[in-house]
Amino acid sequence: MRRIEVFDTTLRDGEQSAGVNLHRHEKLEIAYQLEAYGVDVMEAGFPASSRGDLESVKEIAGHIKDSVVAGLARSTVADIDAAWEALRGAAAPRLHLFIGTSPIHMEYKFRMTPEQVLESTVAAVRYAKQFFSDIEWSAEDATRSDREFLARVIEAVIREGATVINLPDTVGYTTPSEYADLFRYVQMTVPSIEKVKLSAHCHDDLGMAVINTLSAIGAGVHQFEGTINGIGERAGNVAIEEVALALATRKDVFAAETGLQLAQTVRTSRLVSKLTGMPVPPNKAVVGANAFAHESGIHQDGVLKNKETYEILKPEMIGLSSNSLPIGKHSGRHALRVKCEDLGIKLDEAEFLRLFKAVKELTDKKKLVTDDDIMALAYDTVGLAEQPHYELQSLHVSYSAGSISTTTLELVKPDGEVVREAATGSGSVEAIYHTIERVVGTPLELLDYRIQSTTSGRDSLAEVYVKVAIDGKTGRGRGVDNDVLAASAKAYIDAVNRISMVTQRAVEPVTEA
Ligand SMILES: CC(=O)SCCNC(=O)CCNC(=O)[C@H](O)C(C)(C)COP(=O)(O)OP(=O)(O)OC[C@H]1O[C@@H](n2cnc3c(N)ncnc32)[C@H](O)[C@@H]1OP(=O)(O)O
Ligand SMILES: CC(C)C(=O)C(=O)O
Repeated sequence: MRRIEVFDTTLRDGEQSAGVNLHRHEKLEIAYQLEAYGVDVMEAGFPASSRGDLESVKEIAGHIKDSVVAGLARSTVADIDAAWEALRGAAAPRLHLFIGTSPIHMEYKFRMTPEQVLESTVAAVRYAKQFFSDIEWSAEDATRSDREFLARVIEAVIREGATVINLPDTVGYTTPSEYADLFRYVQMTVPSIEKVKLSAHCHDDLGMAVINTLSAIGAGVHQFEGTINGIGERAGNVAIEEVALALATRKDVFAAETGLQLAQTVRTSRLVSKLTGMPVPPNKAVVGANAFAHESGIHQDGVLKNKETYEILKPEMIGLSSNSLPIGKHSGRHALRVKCEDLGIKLDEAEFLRLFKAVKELTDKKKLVTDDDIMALAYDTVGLAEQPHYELQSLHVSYSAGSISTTTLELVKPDGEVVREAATGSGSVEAIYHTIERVVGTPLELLDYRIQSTTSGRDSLAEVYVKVAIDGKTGRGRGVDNDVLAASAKAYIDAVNRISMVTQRAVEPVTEA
């Protein structure tokens, strides 16, 4: 079995998904879970893009011990300096340096000749090598680049000390055979290729990210890059869990395996989904809610007789087995602490006590609190207190069929002032959102609204996900409550808080390009 390294870029390319803005504490939470999942490398961010991202990468670099921590940089001195500032404290830092090598990128984006691109990226690797021993070099848009030129640049950057060569399918354009052929071409024509590891990085614009990645693995790459749940720029990156389970299930075909703790798959997927506000489609491979649901009679009959008639994956393999410790009205702190450990939820003492209070309140309304309820509450109660934010204090909604709805609410503003406001709407949610808009004092546009229950049953918690735009900036928000309207209000406020956070970050650039 060949061991394939997993390079996770959920916190960088994944965060480039439209409308996803993670708080710093959420990024650290995901980083811990990625470490537990066993990723070999995690790309923690793009330090030069903002002071906030630099600080977040620095924080992750300071805490993660078992995975290499990488930071992205353009081929500029300022970007490399920012990456070094962020990563110098990491146990195993990696610089991820990139430059576009396709004719369209060089001519229109950089307005540079191929020779100028070659010179500037060689100079960047040379400069970076003073600080970083581990340098991954990426040829952005490699799959639309001229192969001879690509081979020349690769040889040049290896001579300067690059340790990993990544050939991304940046726009999701390539096909399985073409991508494998590109790696074979590079293996055959670049004299120093034996000195480095090769890496694949696929996007899903044409739905071919998984098959292209597997094809690259078949062609001998040492590492593949992807994100949890396949989130990422445009149609997303390859979903790590899909590639990992394909390798684990079809060892006979691929003869390759990852070092991932596959039993952490579901937990990692749920955490990323909750914190990014990007729901996993029910029919998604491996982690979708329906992935193990057999609906039709003939299938059910087969599964009852022998699961293998219709199941090629075992639920336990990806961590779907149900945990036996029930949490209810009479559970105490010890049981909840053990449950948090089981679920991989890391909280400081104050956060844990807030969660305990929220769980107790829920048990007044619900007999048995499920693992999903606890995860939803945990990620709703942690972290926000760190930075100034809007917070819902009270909510009153008046509704009668055939008439307009009215909302009165109290919001704590980021400066601590408590504001009471009222407004109407054609429905209750609209009335709530009009009221919040009045407090925030700027037009808010609701782009998407989705609601789901954490479990089945009338006493399930409601989880609301929204996408909101303020002044052309979009952000996602999540709200959890056992009342749908309160969850709706919380989700809207969460989106406002996230957009304000990004706006603050954007005015503090780290470097000039
Ligand atoms: C394929 C990928 O996913 S690459 C990663 C993409 N991720 C992101 O862009 C997210 C973070 N980005 C940002 O926050 C901003 O774009 C910043 C802070 C990095 C730069 O912002 P700005 O200085 O305003 O520049 P802007 O984004 O408008 O343009 C990018 C500039 O970088 C240059 N650039 C792009 N890639 C590279 C590279 N690899 N090496 C050197 N320069 C590059 C572009 O040519 C352009 O330069 P120009 O201003 O001289 O024309
Ligand atoms: C920076 C590179 C690796 C990238 O994200 C891409 O080309 O898609």
